[in-house]
Amino acid sequence: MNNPFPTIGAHAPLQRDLAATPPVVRLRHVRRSFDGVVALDDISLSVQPGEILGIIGRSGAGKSTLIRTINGLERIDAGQVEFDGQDITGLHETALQPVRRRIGMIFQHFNLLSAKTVAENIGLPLKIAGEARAARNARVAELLELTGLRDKANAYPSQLSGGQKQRVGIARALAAKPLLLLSDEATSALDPETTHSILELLREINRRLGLTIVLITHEMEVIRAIADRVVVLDHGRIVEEGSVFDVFATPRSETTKSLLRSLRPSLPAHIAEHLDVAGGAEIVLRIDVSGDAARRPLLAEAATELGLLPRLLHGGIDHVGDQPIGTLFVAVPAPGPGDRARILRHFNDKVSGLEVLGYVTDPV
Ligand SMILES: Nc1ncnc2c1ncn2[C@@H]1O[C@H](COP(=O)(O)OP(=O)(O)OP(=O)(O)O)[C@@H](O)[C@H]1O
Repeated sequence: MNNPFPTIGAHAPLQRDLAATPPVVRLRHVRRSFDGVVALDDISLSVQPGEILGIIGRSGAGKSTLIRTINGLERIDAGQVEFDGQDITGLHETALQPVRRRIGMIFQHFNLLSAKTVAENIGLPLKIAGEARAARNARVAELLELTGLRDKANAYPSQLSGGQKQRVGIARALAAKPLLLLSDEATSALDPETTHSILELLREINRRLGLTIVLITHEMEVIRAIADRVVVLDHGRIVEEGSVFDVFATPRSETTKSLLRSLRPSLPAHIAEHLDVAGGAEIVLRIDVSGDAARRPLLAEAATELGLLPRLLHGGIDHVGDQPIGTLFVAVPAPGPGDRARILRHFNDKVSGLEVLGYVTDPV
């Protein structure tokens, strides 16, 4: 099989001494309002070379405004925006042009020109920049290869699937060898399988080329699949930020907890309706585990140390990057009055979250 990631020209990050370089993006105390509606409220953040930063929030949280601020498409009311060490706050359009050429962008609805072929769409930024035809064609050929579109060079956008259109969008965004790729809900219009393949492609591009990526999304699944670090926005403010693993394992803000809810298992309804809060033969627990705790034989240890046999009702271990993280619903026999306290003490020492959901008497 052909190597899908041939040498496609040196991207800027690989030529840089990472330790000596400034962040690719630095925002300091950025504010932006629209007719009294605060879209960005004192936002400070940095994007490090080579990382994938995910920005998540509900509709209206300020994500689009934030990403548009990074490439100077959005004017700000206060604060400072730096790109690759250069203060770009308040630069005129003409001064912003060379900055924007170093920032690629992909969009939810792809923004392709329908009257141009795939190859022409991809080569367009180079044509606009005045690149000679031969160099342009060579670059387009590299990008078609990189994005798996070699056999679609002469197709028109209307002849492509959503995933293929987004591949064209990615190839076009990479044409000018940007330092930074911005992704604005790039997978929101795609089905889960296509989303997965596009995220894989972005991850590969990040790994192989060292390309820095900032993406905005409203889906925690996207963050989990691709990001190294996450910033959670709510009403224009950063309510939480950290490594994806830390934020998933120990979310602090209510916004993050609520955004994570859709990814976390919950007790199936037919079991939940059998729960008795007053008491029963078995105590039903929700146990959250992450990192080392998730690598332990937790239930076997409980059986040995407590002398009681826990039953797994539901849940399991998932992974964020290479780190395990999970939620288990277990029923543990609690025959005597002291057992409940003994069981809780045992698990409390080992897990990151523990909740008593109730009791069951008959096996459910
Ligand atoms: N050009 C504009 N004019 C007026 N209000 C705006 C404008 N752009 C954004 N806003 C307001 O700023 C707030 C943040 O909007 P923004 O589009 O940045 O949020 P978002 O998180 O990207 O939302 P969505 O996920 O729905 O796209 C919202 O209250 C929005 O109505």
